[in-house]
Amino acid sequence: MDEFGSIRHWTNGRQSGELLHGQGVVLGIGDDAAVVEAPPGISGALQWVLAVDTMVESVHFNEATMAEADVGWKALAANVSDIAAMGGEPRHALVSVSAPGAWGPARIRRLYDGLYACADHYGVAIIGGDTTSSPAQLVVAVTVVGTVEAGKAIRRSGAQPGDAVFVTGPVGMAAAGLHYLLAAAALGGGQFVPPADAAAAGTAALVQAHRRPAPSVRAARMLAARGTVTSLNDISDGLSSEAWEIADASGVRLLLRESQLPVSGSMAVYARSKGINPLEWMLGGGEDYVLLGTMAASDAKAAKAALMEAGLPMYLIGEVEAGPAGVDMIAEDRHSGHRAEQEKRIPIQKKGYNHFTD
Ligand SMILES: Nc1ncnc2c1ncn2[C@@H]1O[C@H](COP(=O)(O)OP(=O)(O)O)[C@@H](O)[C@H]1O
Ligand SMILES: Cc1ncc(C[n+]2csc(CCOP(=O)(O)OP(=O)(O)O)c2C)c(N)n1
Ligand SMILES: [Mg+2]
Ligand SMILES: [Mg+2]
Ligand SMILES: [Mg+2]
Repeated sequence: MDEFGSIRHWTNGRQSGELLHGQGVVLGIGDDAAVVEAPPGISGALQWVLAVDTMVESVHFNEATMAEADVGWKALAANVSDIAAMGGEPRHALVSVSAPGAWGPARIRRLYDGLYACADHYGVAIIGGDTTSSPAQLVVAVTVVGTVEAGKAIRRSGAQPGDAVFVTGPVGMAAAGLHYLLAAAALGGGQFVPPADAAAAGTAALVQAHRRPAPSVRAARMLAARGTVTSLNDISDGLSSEAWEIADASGVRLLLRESQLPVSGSMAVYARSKGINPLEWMLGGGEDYVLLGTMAASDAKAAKAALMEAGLPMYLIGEVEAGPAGVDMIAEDRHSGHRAEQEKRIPIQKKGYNHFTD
């Protein structure tokens, strides 16, 4: 059973709707974050948005790929990204750390340097957590608490035929950064040894994308306020996997245009230098922590202009069509330089990071 099948197997339909309703649950398991009614004393105009994400040494990072502070930054950023993916505002965080002997106080303190840097950047208050020992590897789990205007959380399930498909940043850079860091570590016998050649120049941005993702909170808040966004998902497992999640949840087909996908020049140059098709990382690499969404086509250009005005990127990358649920891509016509007379439509598999494989 794969990761998503396992979650369904453990949880599907195991609590009564009555209990969930009684506890104010608006949206439970199955989206980027849960949504819960705020007690009337807090503010009837808001709902809580709650999510947890975990980072495990050797699975999400190792000594060669991330410094301690990077682990702290990314552990919180991954959570902040899930709140953004609901259109919410991140506010509080609880941090659970399970540390083996190799992670002494000085290293954990540096992890917290990164956590606090990310927390300060996004205006999140770290309000508690938990600490245990661990037999071998570091585990850090962050729970984030945010808010959203009542009834306005943006789910994965609202995409409508005719909507425009967008992303809020380039994809594939984090995967390229990971490839570069692992390759450099292989050269250095486990330690990161920066190659001294010219090709290394363009890789700084890739390494930064892998180590210090910058979730699209401002973009999400601006987009959510327009009231025209119909679905939203953050890209942790890969563009194709997240597009499938929207397609499945909404019962629609997402049509992506290869020529419109935001390619980072340094990512494409690095990929080709390794004989890898950049599209592989763009569709299946993951850890981009930008947003993929759909919105009313009539507002898409104005939304893009408004974000651009605020210095925030937004790329219109395709359209939503009526089902059956799935994802297609119109392949770029590299030879003629302009649109081929017969567009080449390729079905895109749900290929991304999966913690358990079948
Ligand atoms: N062990 C678990 N128990 C209960 N719910 C879970 C568990 N693992 C994941 N979920 C829920 O399943 C959904 C999908 O999780 P995940 O794929 O990790 O989301 P994301 O990629 O947005 O972080 C989310 O709603 C999450 O809260
Ligand atoms: C050492 C190392 N190997 C592999 C990866 C790649 N990787 C690990 S987890 C992951 C996907 C994102 O993490 P996940 O726990 O699935 O986050 P979520 O979907 O819950 O937000 C990827 C691409 C990595 N970051 N570091
Ligand atoms: Mg998510
Ligand atoms: Mg998760
Ligand atoms: Mg995942």
